[in-house]
Order: sequence, then structure tokens, then C-alpha cells
Amino acid sequence: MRMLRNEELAEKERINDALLELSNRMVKVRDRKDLLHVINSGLRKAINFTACVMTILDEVHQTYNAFLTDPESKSRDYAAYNEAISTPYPVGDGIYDVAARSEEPVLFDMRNFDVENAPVWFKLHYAAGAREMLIKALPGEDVRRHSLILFSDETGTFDDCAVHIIERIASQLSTAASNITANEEILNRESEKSFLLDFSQNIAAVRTKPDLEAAISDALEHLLSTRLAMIRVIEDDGVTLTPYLWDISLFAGVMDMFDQLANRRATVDEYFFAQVLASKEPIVIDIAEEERKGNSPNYIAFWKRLGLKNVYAAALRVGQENLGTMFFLSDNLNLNLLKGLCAQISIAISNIRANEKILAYKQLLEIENDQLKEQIRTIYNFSEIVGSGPEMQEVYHLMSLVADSASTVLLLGETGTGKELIARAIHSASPRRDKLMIKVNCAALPASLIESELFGHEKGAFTGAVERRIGKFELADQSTLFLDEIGEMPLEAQVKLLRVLQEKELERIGGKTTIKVDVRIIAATNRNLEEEVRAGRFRSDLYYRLNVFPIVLPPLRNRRDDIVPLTHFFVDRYNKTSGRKVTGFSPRVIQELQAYPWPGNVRELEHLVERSVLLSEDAIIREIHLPKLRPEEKMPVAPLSRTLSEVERTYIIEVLRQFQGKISGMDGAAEFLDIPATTLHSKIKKLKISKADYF
Ligand SMILES: Nc1ncnc2c1ncn2[C@@H]1O[C@H](COP(=O)(O)OP(=O)(O)OP(=O)(O)O)[C@@H](O)[C@H]1O
Repeated sequence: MRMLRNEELAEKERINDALLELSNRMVKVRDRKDLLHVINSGLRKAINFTACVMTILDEVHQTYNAFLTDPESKSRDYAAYNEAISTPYPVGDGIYDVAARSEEPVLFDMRNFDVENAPVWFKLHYAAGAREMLIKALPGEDVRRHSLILFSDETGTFDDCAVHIIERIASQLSTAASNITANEEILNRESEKSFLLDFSQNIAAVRTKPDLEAAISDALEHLLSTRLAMIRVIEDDGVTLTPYLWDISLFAGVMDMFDQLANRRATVDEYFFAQVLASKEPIVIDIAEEERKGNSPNYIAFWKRLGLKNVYAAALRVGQENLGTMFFLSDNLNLNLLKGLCAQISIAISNIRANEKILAYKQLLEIENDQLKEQIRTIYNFSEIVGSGPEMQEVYHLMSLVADSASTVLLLGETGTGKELIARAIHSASPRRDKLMIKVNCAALPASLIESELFGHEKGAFTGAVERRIGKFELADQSTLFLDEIGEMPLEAQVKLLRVLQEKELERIGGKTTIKVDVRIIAATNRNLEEEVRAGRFRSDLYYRLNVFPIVLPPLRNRRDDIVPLTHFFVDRYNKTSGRKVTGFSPRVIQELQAYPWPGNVRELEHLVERSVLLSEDAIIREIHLPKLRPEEKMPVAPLSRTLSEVERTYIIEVLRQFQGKISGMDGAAEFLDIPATTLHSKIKKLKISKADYF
């Protein structure tokens, strides 16, 4: 008897020592691994269990999950191990709830259970040999979050003494487990925060939709192991939800349903969208539950085909304003993180959309601005066209009358008077300006080719037609066709041209189908077409068709006031292209230019200026080489219509212009003219020359 008491005492002492050691070691526990080690080595000294597990209740107290599992447990060798430790179990499974309700540890004789229908973890341990288990729901601050489960292969292992030991270490174990969990949660929050910080940095750099897509899919896949199903944005009407971004790869197998759902008009008041938009937090849609309630059957059917149990959704929101919705396909997401992500995505999308609007607005302004500039340039100013005298004013007036319409224009005038220049200006001022004006030089082509040039031909239409060719008429569809030197067009081609102008359709040579075209014609000639008609070289019907809106360009000799400005214009142009710095022409040269009759008109003047600029060694060109004129080209030196004082006035203005208005002193206009400065002053006054004339 005494012996027994001694043995008992010794046993008690051993257990006390074991508990003391356990409790000392428990204080130092930092993580799950430490805790497992303490239980496995320390607790085993006091209780002879074969395996241990700890579980934890989820945040919403719906399921319990593995918290600690013993990597050396025999159950590891069984196929169901991974499933057993990764499955959340419902709290009302008949084992957990029994243990959780009890203050004391609960002993289960595993042989009494219907193993077939027991939870996976139970089956697993049973298969590994366990026959008895002891569960202690550990006391927690507000709820018993953690539980300790000990297994033994032998029944009777968990006697009163074992129960007593568990009771004694329960609160310490609970504290250790709670600390670990709290620590882990802090760490998780920290890593969530740092992730969100990284994400926010990534997303701050996002300017376009594709960038955003990349940033989102990266974040979702790495952190939440999910992908974005669909982001929809609320349109300006405040009702329509338009698809904005989605991951098409998710829907490969269900494209038919996806197309149907994405293409129909969704609105903010539809069941799921309304729920998402009304909720401050991301929501979890339990598909089975919603199906039972009969909500939005088409979405439910779609999600079910994707094999999902849950869908997560959140509102895109900046401040109080809803911008749209986001849906994620996943069975299990970290809601906190999702919320953080959605907040950032919302800001990014709102910025991108604002940016897009600004860009669109900017583009619109640019287009308008271009159009305005174009209008100013062509209709009111025609800045490439020099000439301010009444003859050219009349030309501009006619141009601005006709430009906007699709009317045929006939440009008449001697060679080099600027007919092509005017044709281009009319096209640029017309609504067809966005397309290229197509030009055909009717004089440059042999009669045999002109038809093919104008109307095109099919492959093999005639010898040499190795490829199909699109004619200029077709090319000019929706644009302008400039028929230069129309007077030179062979009669045969004139017939065909007339047909196209009448029918507004053509056939390629060798072709069988007719092609409709919408072409605006501007024709030009330096011939007198009426005379050509009389001589039978030009068809009268074609002439009447072309002569709808004739514009006659005056020869240069009839607008001598334009000679000086044109000279300056070309000097500037060739200075730019040749890098020279010619400032102008000497008064004598100007005089010669004005006296010359310019049979080649502006083109001739242009070539002359080009030559002179290239040959000049001085800033002022003092000599030019005008061609010797045939007697019939000769003209009086000054046109009789001009008075002496008019000639004098033009001349003084030109000199003042060259000397930038400097009258007296070295390099002054008076010295150049070889008259006293006072005389020049009084002439300026008398001839009513103002600064505006030479600046
Ligand atoms: N008013 C003008 N202002 C500036 N440059 C002009 C002017 N008129 C003609 N030019 C220039 O003169 C040259 C000849 O003009 P363009 O080719 O338009 O004449 P055209 O009447 O079509 O000649 P052609 O009958 O020989 O085909 C071009 O380089 C053109 O830019």
C-alpha cells in the first residue's frame, strides 16, 4: 500500500515535471511548428497519444479547418491526407459541435461511429489505426476558436489522468494558439498592405486599358489565385452597364453563353448588379442558394456551367459614386484584399475613363482646329496662292463659291497661270479634302493608253494587260479627279469620259461589271475650248458638261502688281531650299521683271527666281537674264494703263521693303535710290505710301 502510494507519488511528480516543462516551453512558442513540437515531445511525456491535430474556426464561425497537423503522423501515408487537411468542415458535423459545447474534454470511442459517413479527417485517422480520440475545445477570449484533438490506437489511453492533464494545459495551449493566430493575422495584414501598396504603385502608372488589364490579372493571379471575370462600367445615362474589361480565356468553353450575356444590355437595376452596387463591401454570391431562390437564372446557369460554387463581386466606386461592377470567378477569396484591390482598380478606371474623354475631346478639337485652319487657308486666304489684285480676288471669290459643292469646275488660262494650284486649293477646301486628289495629265498619255489610265482594265483585256489595273476614276471615288490639259484628250476617250460623267459609273476595259463612282471633276486647259469645238477637235456635249463653272485665271502680264509679291514668295521658298540669304532684287531688276510680258506666266517667273537665287553671290540680285522675246511676244515696257506715279510708287515701296523701311544713312533706301533722304520723305508722303505697304 505504501509502495503504491510511493509509485503514485512518483508518477504524479513525473507528470508534474512534464507539465512544468511543457508550460516553460509553451511560453517560448512563436509559430505553429514550435507549438507542434512542444505538443509532440512535451505532451507525449505525459499522455501516450499516437497523433495530434489542432483545428481553428473560420472568422464567421461556419467551418473549422486544420490548424496544426503532425507531419509524422501515420495518416500522412494515406491518399486522403491532403484533402482531409485542406477541407473546411461544417461546425454542425456531430463531432465538432459536441466537443465545442462541452467545458470538459470529450472522449470519443471511434469504433462507435459510422465511419462510412464520418468526415474525411475522421476516416483518415481511423484508417491509420486510431480508435479513440479526445477533443478539447480550447477556451478563448470570446469563442473557442481552437481545438485540440488527440488520437490513440489503444482504447483506454485517455483516462481521467489524461483528461486532467489536458484540462491543466488547456488555457496555456489556447493562449499560445491564439497568439500564433493573431501573429499570423498581423503578418497577413502586413503582407496584404504591402501587396496593396505595390499594386497601388503599379496601378498609378497605368494610363491605358491594356496596362490596367495586365496589372489586374497579375495581381489577381499572384495573390488571390483568381481571375477577373468582368468589369462593367455605368454609361453616361446612369443606367446601362457596358462590358469594359474581361478575361476571355475564362470563358473558352462557354463562349455561346458568354456572348449572349455580354451582348445584351445590362442595367443597374438587375438583380445581381443592384445588389453589388448597393453593398459597401464585396459580396459573395452562393450560386446554389441563389438558384434555390430562383434569381437571374441565366447568370446562375452560366456560372454553373463554369463549375463554380461562389462568385465574388464588388462595386467600382470612387467616393460615393458608383462607376460600375466587378465580378470574379472563384470559390474562395480573401474579402479584405479584394476590397482593397477594388478600391484601387476603381480609381484607375475612373482615371483612364477621364483620360479617354479628354483625349477624345482633344482629338475633336484638333480635327475642328485643322478644319478651321484648312478653311482659313483655302477659302479665305489660300496662303500658297499669291496675288491680291482684283483679278485674283475674283478667282478666290469663285473658288469659295464652288469649293463646297460637287460641281464640275473648268479652269481656263494660259500655261503656268496656276490652274493646278487652284484645282488643289478647291479640292482642299471641299468636303472631299480627306482623300487624295487624283490627277491625270491628258496630254502626257498616248491615245491608246488614256482609256486604260482613266477607267482601268481587267487582266488580259488587251496585249500587255498582264495585271488588272484600277483606273484613276475608281481611285478618285469619293474624291476629286483633276483632268489636266483636257483639251488634248483624243476624241475617242472624250466619248467614254462623257459617258462616265453622265452615268456616274464605268466599266474597266475588258470588264463585265459596272462600277459606281462618286467623283468630282476639275478640268483644266490652256486651249480655247470653244475654238476646239468649232474645229471639231473637242466634243461639244463634253464641253457643255465641263463648262458648268468656269474659272479663268488671268495671265501674269495682266496683274503686274502681283509680280513683286510673287518674286518675294519664290525668293523665300528657294532661300529655304538652297540655304541662301537673298533679300531681294535691285530696283532695276524689278523694273525689268515688271516690263517683261511673261509668256510662261507664274511658272516662268518661278523658274527665273530659282535660277537667280542659285546663281546669286550677293544678298541683292542685281542682274537677271530674261529670255529674248520673239517680236510677237514683245510688250510695251510699261502697260499704258499705269501712270508714271503708279510706277514710281511701286518702285519706292519695293526699295523700302528691301531696306526694311530704313530711309536715310548708310544702307538706306535714299542712298540706294541716289536721292536725298528729304526728297524720299516727301515722295513717300505725296505718293501716300504707308508703312503697311512695305512691312
Ligand atoms: N498665284 C500663285 N501663287 C503662287 N504660286 C503660283 C501661283 N500661280 C502659279 N504658281 C506656281 O507656278 C507654277 C505653275 O503653276 P501650275 O502648274 O498650277 O500652272 P498651270 O496653269 O496648271 O500650268 P499648265 O497649264 O502648264 O499645266 C507652280 O509651281 C505653282 O505653284
